[in-house]
Amino acid sequence: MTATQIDPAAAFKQQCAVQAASLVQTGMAVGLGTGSTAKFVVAELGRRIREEGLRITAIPTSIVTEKQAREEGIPLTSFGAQPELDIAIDGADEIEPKTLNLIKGLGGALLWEKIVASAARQFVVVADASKYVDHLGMRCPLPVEVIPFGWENAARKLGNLGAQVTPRRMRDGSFFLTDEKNLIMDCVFPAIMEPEKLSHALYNIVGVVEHGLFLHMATQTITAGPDGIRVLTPQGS
Ligand SMILES: O=C(CO)[C@H](O)[C@H](O)COP(=O)(O)O
Repeated sequence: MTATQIDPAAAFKQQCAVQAASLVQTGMAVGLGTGSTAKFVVAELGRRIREEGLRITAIPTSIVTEKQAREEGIPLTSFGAQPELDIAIDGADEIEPKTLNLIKGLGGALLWEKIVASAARQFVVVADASKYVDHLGMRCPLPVEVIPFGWENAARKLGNLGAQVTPRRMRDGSFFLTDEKNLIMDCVFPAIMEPEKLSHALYNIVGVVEHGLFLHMATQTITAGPDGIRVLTPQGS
């Protein structure tokens, strides 16, 4: 079975990933995203290192991506050595096309992803075109990362904000743990019409470490779909 049969959007993911990876130049410090689209970016950067002599250093957004980067021969660095990144390239679960506000974190890597994106001068988002939404929260839950201690209390307070809250679990029923050994609460909100207000309310809940609203962070989105590749920057930028 080919990759495209397993994931019908795989070809689109690869197209936008290759275009985004072409923005990376020798000497850059690069944030490497997590997920099936970001995986194509990491593979393409590996190819460019091997075949074109590209020289970069990188910080991965998850243990999974770190493993792939090592396999691809991408030299890794740390925030100690490289507090600011030139570019970060990552996927998204939802994209609001006017603002380029995002929901991220269905892969559970949102905390490291947000740290890496916030350290980057350019944050480029790659996705297949199915990720566009009129407003956030339409096609997926909002992941919220909480520390395990007292998670039930944090979950209750998330519910008080209007969310239907489901702790994320593995197939065997155990809790899904992030790379920081935290839990993810998948929060379904009726509609997220005021994302900034919701973001503040989430940060005000004790025990919430981070949430998957990436607001005013993306400097560019590159999407691919049946109509081709589409590059967007935030409206008014
Ligand atoms: O935020 C993420 C992981 O935490 C991913 O970037 C997001 O889930 C998109 O993944 P994919 O490219 O597989 O659709």
